[in-house]
Amino acid sequence: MPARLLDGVSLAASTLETVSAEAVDFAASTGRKPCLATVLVGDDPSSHVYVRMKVNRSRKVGIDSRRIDLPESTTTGELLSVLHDLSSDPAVDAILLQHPVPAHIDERAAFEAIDPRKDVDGVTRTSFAQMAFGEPGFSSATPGGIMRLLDADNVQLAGASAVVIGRSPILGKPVGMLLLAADATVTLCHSKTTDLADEVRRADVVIAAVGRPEFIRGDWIKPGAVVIDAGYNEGNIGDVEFSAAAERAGLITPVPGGVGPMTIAVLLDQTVQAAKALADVR
Ligand SMILES: Nc1nc(=O)c2c([nH]1)NC[C@@H]1CN(c3ccc(C(=O)N[C@@H](CCC(=O)O)C(=O)O)cc3)C=[N+]21
Repeated sequence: MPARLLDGVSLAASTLETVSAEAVDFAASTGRKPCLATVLVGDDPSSHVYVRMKVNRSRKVGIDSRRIDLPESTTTGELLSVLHDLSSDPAVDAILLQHPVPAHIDERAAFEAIDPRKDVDGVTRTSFAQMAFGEPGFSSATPGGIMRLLDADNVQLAGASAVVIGRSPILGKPVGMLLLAADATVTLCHSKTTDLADEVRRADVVIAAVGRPEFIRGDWIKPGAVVIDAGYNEGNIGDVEFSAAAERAGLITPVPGGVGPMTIAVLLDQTVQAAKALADVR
């Protein structure tokens, strides 16, 4: 396997050490811990697993969580009301609405009900525009994690051809904006793309964000390319055909142990930053 591995576990661990120290400082100066509210609608088992991981990791680094689980039958209006209440609750610093919500709910309206100052998962229009314009603000968690992984290995993005496969509101679209802000030449591919293999063959940096196990074939990868697998599928299978891709890539993220741990690290880092900004603590 010629490719080197991009290790998300160790980068997440070092990120979380800093986050934990900052959470301790915050508690010392305010008398309370930063607080992340998680909102989950419906009973998708893997969504429950992800939320539990976020809550457990929060506790480990000294962040309180408030977990709100709502039934599948929740209406858009009811969800908006929960999110408005959390947005105005001074005891809550940060809000995560787990994606996807059931199809009958207007997810965009729900994301917009989050106060941008508490949008630590980077899902509001405000955060999206900040990512697009390269302004400071909260990144979407997985895209932010991907950018930190690339940065930690000094991957050159300026002028690189970056191909993103997938255009979801929490992953493909925002990571496209972050890559553009970093001066990559960005191609966003999706279900209507006519020749995906051909797009991927040109890519110096491949971001797989489809949600289909091993959808990206190893022999599409340009020799030496950087391959980021942001797929989370049943049984921890990535979106990339890993062993074949690793034969050709220069750098590749494993699944598990790549993007996933960094997603949570960014979420909790941004939670502490939100708490500090709201409390005006430096
Ligand atoms: N609003 C919103 N924001 C999200 O960030 C979000 C979401 N909705 N919906 C679902 C996806 C999924 N997601 C993961 C986070 C961590 C791992 C993770 O840490 N995975 C471990 C494996 C964990 C295991 O062992 O099962 C790894 O890749 O090493 C995976 C998936 C965040 N998501």
